Amino acid sequence: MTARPVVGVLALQGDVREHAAMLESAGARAVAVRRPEELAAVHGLVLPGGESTTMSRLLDTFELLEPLRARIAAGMPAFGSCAGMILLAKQALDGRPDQHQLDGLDMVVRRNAFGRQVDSFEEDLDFTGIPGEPLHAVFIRAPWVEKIGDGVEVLARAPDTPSAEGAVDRIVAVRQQNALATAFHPELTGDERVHRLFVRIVQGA
Ligand SMILES: NC(=O)CC[C@H](N)C(=O)O
Repeated sequence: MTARPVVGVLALQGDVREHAAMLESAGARAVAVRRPEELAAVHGLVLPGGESTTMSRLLDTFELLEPLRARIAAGMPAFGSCAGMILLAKQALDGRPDQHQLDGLDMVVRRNAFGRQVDSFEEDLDFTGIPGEPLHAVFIRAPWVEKIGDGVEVLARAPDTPSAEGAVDRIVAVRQQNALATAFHPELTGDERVHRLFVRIVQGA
């Protein structure tokens, strides 16, 4: 693997430019991916935040669904934030019945989960593998992870989220081999540490 890997950003919808800028400052060459040929040329892919149901439909329109599933199944590093996390999951609750799942992470997510309490919020989180200052996390109509399989490592939790059973910690960042996902938007804070972690995953793949 080259020192400066080529990392795509799925550019169908969502906050593509912010991810591309963060990837560039984290040491990758960032390229937009809209076509199967472009997907074939990248070493890893970011699935940005936006609207997962819309992105799911556009994956059909742009004939990217099957090529993307195939590359993820073959171990291509993938990082999904927010809507991208939802797409990467095996299953999404509160999604549309025809919404596609890429099955890159053995987990069940719940769409717009925090939205029942509050649409958007910010929180400082401890993040496994990112030493130093806590990570400032921006949540926008974010999902949380409701269930994970054995192979999935929890990297961060949002503490004290209200629930019927009292305050609970909700899983908001996970990794399974080369697949990374955050319920929040690390591309919006100017802190490159999550993108650096992903670039290291790409370099190691
Ligand atoms: N900021 C986001 O990416 C929000 C995700 C959106 N609520 C969805 O379900 O796709």
